[in-house]
Amino acid sequence: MTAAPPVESPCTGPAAPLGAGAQGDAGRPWPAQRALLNHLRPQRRRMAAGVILGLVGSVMGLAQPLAAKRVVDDMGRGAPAAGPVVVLSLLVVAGAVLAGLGHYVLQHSAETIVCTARRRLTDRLLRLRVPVVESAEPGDLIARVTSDTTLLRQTAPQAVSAAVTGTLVTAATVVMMGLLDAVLLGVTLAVTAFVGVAVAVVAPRIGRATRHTQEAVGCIGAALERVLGAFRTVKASGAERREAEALHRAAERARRTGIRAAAWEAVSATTSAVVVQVSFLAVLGVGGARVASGATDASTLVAFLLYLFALAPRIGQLAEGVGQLQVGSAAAARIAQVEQLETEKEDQAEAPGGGGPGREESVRSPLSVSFDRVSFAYRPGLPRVHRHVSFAVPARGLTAFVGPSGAGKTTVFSLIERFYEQDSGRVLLDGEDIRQWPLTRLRASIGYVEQDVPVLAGTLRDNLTLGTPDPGAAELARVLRLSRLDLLAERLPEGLDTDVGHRGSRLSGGERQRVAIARALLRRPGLLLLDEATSQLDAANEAALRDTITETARHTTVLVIAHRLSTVTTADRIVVMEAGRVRAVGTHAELMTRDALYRDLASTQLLGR
Ligand SMILES: Nc1ncnc2c1ncn2[C@@H]1O[C@H](COP(=O)(O)OP(=O)(O)OP(=O)(O)O)[C@@H](O)[C@H]1O
Repeated sequence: MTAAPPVESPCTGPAAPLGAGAQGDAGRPWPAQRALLNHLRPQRRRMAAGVILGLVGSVMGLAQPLAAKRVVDDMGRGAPAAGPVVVLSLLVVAGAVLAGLGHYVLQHSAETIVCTARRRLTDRLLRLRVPVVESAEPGDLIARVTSDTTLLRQTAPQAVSAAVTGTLVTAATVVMMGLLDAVLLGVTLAVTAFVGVAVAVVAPRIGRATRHTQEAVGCIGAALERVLGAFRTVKASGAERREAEALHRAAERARRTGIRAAAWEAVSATTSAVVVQVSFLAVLGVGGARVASGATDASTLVAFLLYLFALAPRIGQLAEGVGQLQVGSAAAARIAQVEQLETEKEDQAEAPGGGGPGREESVRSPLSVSFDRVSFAYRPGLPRVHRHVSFAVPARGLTAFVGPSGAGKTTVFSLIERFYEQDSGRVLLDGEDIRQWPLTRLRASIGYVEQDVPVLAGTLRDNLTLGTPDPGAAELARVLRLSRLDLLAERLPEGLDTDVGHRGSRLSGGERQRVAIARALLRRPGLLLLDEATSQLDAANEAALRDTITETARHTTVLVIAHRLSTVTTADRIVVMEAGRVRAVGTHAELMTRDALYRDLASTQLLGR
């Protein structure tokens, strides 16, 4: 087992492993910025088109002061100014249209970048290893897919455009100003150098503050998921206020770090505004003196001042663009952390000789199962949950696992499903090590009803056909009958298309269990795993389902975990587990004579047989 070491979670202390895997880039400089570039690269052509359109619009803006100078000169000479006025008007309109078009093209690429990032992230999330997801905060993962990707849209293409356009236009403006009056340019540059210093100091701080804000947003998601995932329990425990306080704390942290980022952005904006004002006054003073002394003429000063006016927003835009790139980089770094979490490796399962025909094709014929000296701990450093567990179950028949709580029964199923990898020993399915089975084929061949019987939001039909998208009406009707859901389906207002609510909250516990059993039966699996699958059923339904399971066991292999021995006394074999070991295997009658723990379990459950 290769578990990621836990890393200090910003929400709950040492829990979430996010960031643990994000070491891939650690040795190389600017990892966050490179993560951002990875998102932008596929859209580089469209972004370049947007930037060029914006640039052409800006160049037209650049030509406007010259056209204005010409208008002033012509009017001063008493010459007709109609031509220059028309040119000036055209420049104004065309410049605005091209700038608008450039903005649209950039937004288009921004939406594509965000959509691609979201699709990649969701694909990645669904392929994560079970232990990775179980040790992460779901709310934080959701925040990374939703809020961090949104930040990419808000910042990336606009910021790149602002930085590129700002740099080029600033450079061109500076050249034009130099051509008009080198002395005045010297004055301007001396003052505006302060903006560069301010940006260098402020930009990394904006990035840091943004990362902390996004972490806090992730914590809000985690806290919300915790409350909404157990809403009734929170209410029944009267814990609303306590939980609200946790949410408020996370919100407050997001507010504080957001304000810190805003403060640094304000420092940057104020510096550039003050610098622009000061440079304007300095140019006005020095320029006025130069006009008075005849070193330059009034129209040159007017044109220079117009360039300075044009330069002012560019300087601000440049500073803002650099700040926004920091924001985008912080978001990209958080997204990259998810992309570096460990996923299930399908290729591992395709080792030579593995799995027989068809990677995804399920096996419907009954499968034998055996454990051969399996040892396992959930994480390095934790006590072992299985210690040399061995048993063999032939194809077909009903096998029950019993034993005290925590004995390791559910872990048997988790290892068969390869949610976890054993540390040593072998798990064999149909005589073959399950590591040789393609993962999709392995899971497609197994029907698994979990202890917590998860029912997903959506309709009853969605839930039933989750693993069998198109079962056919007759098969669906058969399984509904077998799982005693046919009457429920008739009773519901929209039949199978009735919405069952978040986590099946509109169904009873017993109905949820029957949905989970029906879902597993529909797959016609070669191996059926039922973990406490009938614990919430009433006596009539339980007896009926027990008959169904016994009948199913005639043509497939069925393993059940049962707390109530009364439900499994007729099983073909019973495996007794205790503290991670197999104590005994036999029929009910054999175990009653042979195994003291089994006898104890039987007597406490008043079987007395
Ligand atoms: N995801 C996990 N991470 C760490 N420890 C776990 C995890 N799941 C189970 N354990 C621990 O492993 C041990 C065996 O758990 P398992 O669920 O297999 O027991 P069980 O026999 O099925 O118990 P029960 O009858 O109560 O369901 C328990 O001590 C449990 O606390």
